[in-house]
Amino acid sequence: MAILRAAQLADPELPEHGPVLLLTFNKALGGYIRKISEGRLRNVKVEHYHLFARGYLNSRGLMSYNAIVSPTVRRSLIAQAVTEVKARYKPHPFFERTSNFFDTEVGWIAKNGITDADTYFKAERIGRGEALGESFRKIVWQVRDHYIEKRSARGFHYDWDDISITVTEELRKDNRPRLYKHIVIDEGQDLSPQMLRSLASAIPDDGTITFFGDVAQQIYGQRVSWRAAGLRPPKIWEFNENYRNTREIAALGLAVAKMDYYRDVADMVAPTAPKAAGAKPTLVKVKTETDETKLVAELAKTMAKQRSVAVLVRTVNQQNGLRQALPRTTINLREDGNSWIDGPALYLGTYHSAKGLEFDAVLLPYLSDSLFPDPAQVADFGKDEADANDGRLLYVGVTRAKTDLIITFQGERSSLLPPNNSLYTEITR
Ligand SMILES: Nc1ncnc2c1ncn2[C@@H]1O[C@H](COP(=O)(O)OP(=O)(O)OP(=O)(O)O)[C@@H](O)[C@H]1O
Repeated sequence: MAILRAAQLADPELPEHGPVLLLTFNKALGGYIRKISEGRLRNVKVEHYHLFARGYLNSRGLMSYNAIVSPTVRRSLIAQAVTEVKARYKPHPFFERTSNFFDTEVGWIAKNGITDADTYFKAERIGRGEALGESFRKIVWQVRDHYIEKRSARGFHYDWDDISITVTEELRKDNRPRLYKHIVIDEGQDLSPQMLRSLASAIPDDGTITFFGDVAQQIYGQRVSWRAAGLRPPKIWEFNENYRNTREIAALGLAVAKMDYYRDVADMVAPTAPKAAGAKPTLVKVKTETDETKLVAELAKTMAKQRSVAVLVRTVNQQNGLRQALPRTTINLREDGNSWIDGPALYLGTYHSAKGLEFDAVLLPYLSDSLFPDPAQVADFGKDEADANDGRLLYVGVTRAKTDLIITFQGERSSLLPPNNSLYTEITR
C-alpha cells in the first residue's frame, strides 16, 4: 500500500502530484521495497531515515565525514559521563544502573526533541518502567551534558538519535524549495516523535505526509503514537485484513498480542482471521543449546532449497553464533540490508532487522525461558519493561512467516509465548 500510495502521489495525472520520498525505518526494508517495486516507481526516492537525515544536513553544509558517533562509542562516552557525575555525589545505587539504562534515557530525551532541562524534568514518561523522580532526572541531565561535551571534543556533532533535532531546526529556517512534495512513511510506529516532526517540516505547505504504522509492532520501546509528535491526521484508514499469514500463524500472532504484556495499546487495529489454512506453528524442545543450533541450521538449510527462509534471533551475539553454523551464502539482514532475492534464499537476522519483511518460513530459536526476554534487558529495565519490549519483538517475528513457523527452546519455554498448547504442534527431540 505504501508503494502504491507513493506511485499515486508521483503520478503526473494527479493534479497535486510531485516528487515523493518513500521513507523506511531501516536499510533492509528499503532494499526489500526497492526490490518489490522495481520499475514501478518514477519520481519516488526510497530511503531510510538516517540516509535522508545525512543527505539533508549535507545539503546544508552540516555533515562531514565521521560527524556521527557510533552507538558503541556513544555508550562508552555515556559510561564515562556517569563516572564523572557520580564523583560529585554521595554513593547511591542509582549510579550502579547499567550503561544501557543511561544510554536509553539519554536517547529518549533526544528522540523526543527535548533540549532543555526543565522540559525533561516535567516530561511524562510512557512505558511500563517506573517513572524517574526529579532528583534522578537531574542526574541523567548532567550525564547527558557531560556526554555531549565529550562527544563534541572528539569532533562528533551528532548521534543517531539527536541528528533529527538538527534536521528539524535546519528545515525550519530553510527557505529553499523542498526536494519532496509528499512523504510516505512505512513502519512509522518506530520513528521517534522528533523524526516525525523533522519529516513534517520537510514538505511544503501544500505537501502531504502519509503514515503507515502498526502499533502492535512498536519495537523500539518508545511506546508513543504519532499523536505524541503532534501529527493530526485528517483521515485515517484502518487495514485489518491479514493477507500474509496462514490462519494458524495469525492465531499465534493474535494470542501474543493478547498477552498481559500488551495491555493498553492505543490505536491498535486487530486483524480479522485470514482465509488460508496451513500447519500449526511447531514448538520443538531440544536438550541443549548446541543441539538447538545444529537442528536449526539443518532445518534452515533444507527448507531454503525451495523457499525463502529466515532465522530470527533476539541478540547480535546469537546471530554471530548461528552464522558459523549456516552456509556462507546466508544473507545477513543487518549488514547485507540492501540485498533481496526473489525465491528460495536463506536469511539470518535479529527480530529488529526483520521489520516489515516476510518469508515463506521463519525459524525462531532460543525461545527458552532463560534467554527470552533477554536477561540483559531484564537487568537494565526490570522484568515488566523487558516483557513488554521482547513480547513485541516476538509478535514481529511470528508475523514474518507466511506458511511455516518453527520455534525451538531448551529447558522451559519462554513465558512470553502464549500458554495455550492447542496453538502449537509440540515435538521433543
Ligand atoms: N489485497 C491483497 N490481496 C492479496 N494479497 C495482498 C493484498 N495486500 C497485500 N497482500 C499481500 O500480503 C502480504 C503482506 O503485505 P505487506 O507486506 O504490505 O504487509 P504490511 O501491512 O506491511 O505488514 P507488516 O507491517 O506486518 O510488515 C504481502 O505478501 C502482500 O503481497
